Amino acid sequence: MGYNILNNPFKNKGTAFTKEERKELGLEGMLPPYVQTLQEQTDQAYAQFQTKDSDLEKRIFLMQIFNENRVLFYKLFSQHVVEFMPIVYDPTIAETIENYSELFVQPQNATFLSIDDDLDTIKTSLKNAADGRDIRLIVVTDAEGILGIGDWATNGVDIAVGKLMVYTAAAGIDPSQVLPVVLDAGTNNKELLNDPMYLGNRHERVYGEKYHKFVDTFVEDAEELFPDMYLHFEDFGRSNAAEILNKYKDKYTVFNDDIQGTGIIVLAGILGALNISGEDMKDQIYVSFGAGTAGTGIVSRVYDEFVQEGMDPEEAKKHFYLIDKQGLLFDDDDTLTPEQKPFARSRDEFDNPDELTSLEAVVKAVHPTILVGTSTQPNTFTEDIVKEMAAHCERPIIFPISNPTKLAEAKAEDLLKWTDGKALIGTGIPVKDIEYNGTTYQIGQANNALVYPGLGLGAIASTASVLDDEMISAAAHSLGGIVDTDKPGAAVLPPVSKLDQFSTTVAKAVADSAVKRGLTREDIKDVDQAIEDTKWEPKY
Ligand SMILES: NC(=O)c1ccc[n+]([C@@H]2O[C@H](COP(=O)([O-])OP(=O)(O)OC[C@H]3O[C@@H](n4cnc5c(N)ncnc54)[C@H](O)[C@@H]3O)[C@@H](O)[C@H]2O)c1
Ligand SMILES: O=C(O)C[C@H](O)C(=O)O
Ligand SMILES: [Mn+2]
Repeated sequence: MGYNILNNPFKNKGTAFTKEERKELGLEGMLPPYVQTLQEQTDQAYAQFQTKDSDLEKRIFLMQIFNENRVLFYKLFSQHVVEFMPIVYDPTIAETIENYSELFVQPQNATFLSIDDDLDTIKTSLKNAADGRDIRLIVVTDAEGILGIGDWATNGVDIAVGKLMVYTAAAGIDPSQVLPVVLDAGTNNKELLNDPMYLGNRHERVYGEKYHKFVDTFVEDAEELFPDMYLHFEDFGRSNAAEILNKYKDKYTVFNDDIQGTGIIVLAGILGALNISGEDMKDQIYVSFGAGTAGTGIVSRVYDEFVQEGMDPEEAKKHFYLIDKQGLLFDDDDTLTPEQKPFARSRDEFDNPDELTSLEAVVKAVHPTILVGTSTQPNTFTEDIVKEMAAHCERPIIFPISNPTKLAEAKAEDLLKWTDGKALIGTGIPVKDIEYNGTTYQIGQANNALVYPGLGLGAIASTASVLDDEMISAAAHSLGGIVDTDKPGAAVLPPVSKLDQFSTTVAKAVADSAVKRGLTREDIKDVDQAIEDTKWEPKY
């Protein structure tokens, strides 16, 4: 019996089990005699953490603690949020995904579903992994588009595990109520298919009817088993992500992080930038470099903001220029995705439409005030392009947000240098403060991790039956007012050090919106109380 408890990360306290507990649980003689407090365990673990040289080693060490003792892991995480975020999450997580099979030690309570198994095994698998726990939150990925690093199939389970870690650290979601799920539908990644150590299915990725049946069965089974659950989709491929979200968004409480989470954080960053510059939304011209899942998700959110502010919908569309591999997207292109189509431009609008095949040409032609990069193409916001943009607007808003670090369209430091400190910047990964010309610039992190935990907390606490556009818009607006915008070098978004605080702010905005419009399963009388009651704290 004692052995089972020491091996259950939801129950294990390790050296913190008291003498009485050791007796009661059959742990006598199984631990060293001294009984540690949680803080002593935390200090000891942090000291060990500090002896690790590389970020990857640090992450592996933290995962060991996570695997053994969730309370200790989250206590440690909560005391070092700013330091741990880039280790536990993006960018270091990319390295562990690429090397998942080589680094594998244990399955971390995830559910591994395979398209090669009978569909009726899905329910059993979910039940097995949940092991009787009351699951309120699932992060599911099919890993076709992990960050910007491509198709990693089973290895992608790490993104589900990692996103859930951030949910708990940032918003206090009870770690025993979460379930990471990976859907292995094969992979088009040759490197994986040829890797003798690869732990996933060794065949090409399956699309079409069989794939959709697989996803649909998972969704329906998960909803049946866990009816109070909030379902977060992560890093699905461009051809499936929006389709799956649209299928379920009016039926269940579902969320696509890359489409909706990224839309919220970038809109919040733009609102923050406009607060600093004192400019109006209606005067902005927006260029999206990379019009895939995230790019079009953001455009749709920012477009809704124009319309909400009173602009005519057709007029609002004219403020957007989408660029993908082929260049500026035109309406005569039959390869456009359904999400790109509404924003495609007409060739008649330009004297030189056939020349608009590069970012540089488009920036020259349309003079954007906002440039967002979701292209996965590193260093594509060049000095020439950025200077050209800055020549036509006072405070260019530039968000190179492709992840991980090696894929970012530009570095914050260069953007400041090229614009003489004028650029209002958001990055995907954390960036240290930058000294430039006597001013300390703080750089906002435009990563959906700053909003999805609060969004989930708000939806779970309020028992929201769906997550709709009004709740999403409320979340984007709730992040304003936290940064002192009068300070020179102020960031466009609040700092990660306040993550727990503004997760609560986001949660309140979302829960209020759901409760006010009667979109909750239960009758919630007091939103603040419901949020407090939902939050879990790491303690024994
Ligand atoms: N910071 C954040 O919170 C956040 C959130 C989501 C996605 N992202 C990042 O955004 C990037 C894209 O993610 P996604 O989910 O949209 O992927 P995606 O594959 O759906 O979209 C990428 C798009 O870029 C296009 N593209 C490729 N090469 C190009 C080029 N040379 N010029 C112009 N466009 C090009 C692709 O055709 C595709 O449409 C990733 O690096 C991801 O990490 C960041
Ligand atoms: O995972 C991240 O860091 C953000 C985002 O969801 C991405 O896909 O890049
Ligand atoms: Mn993602």
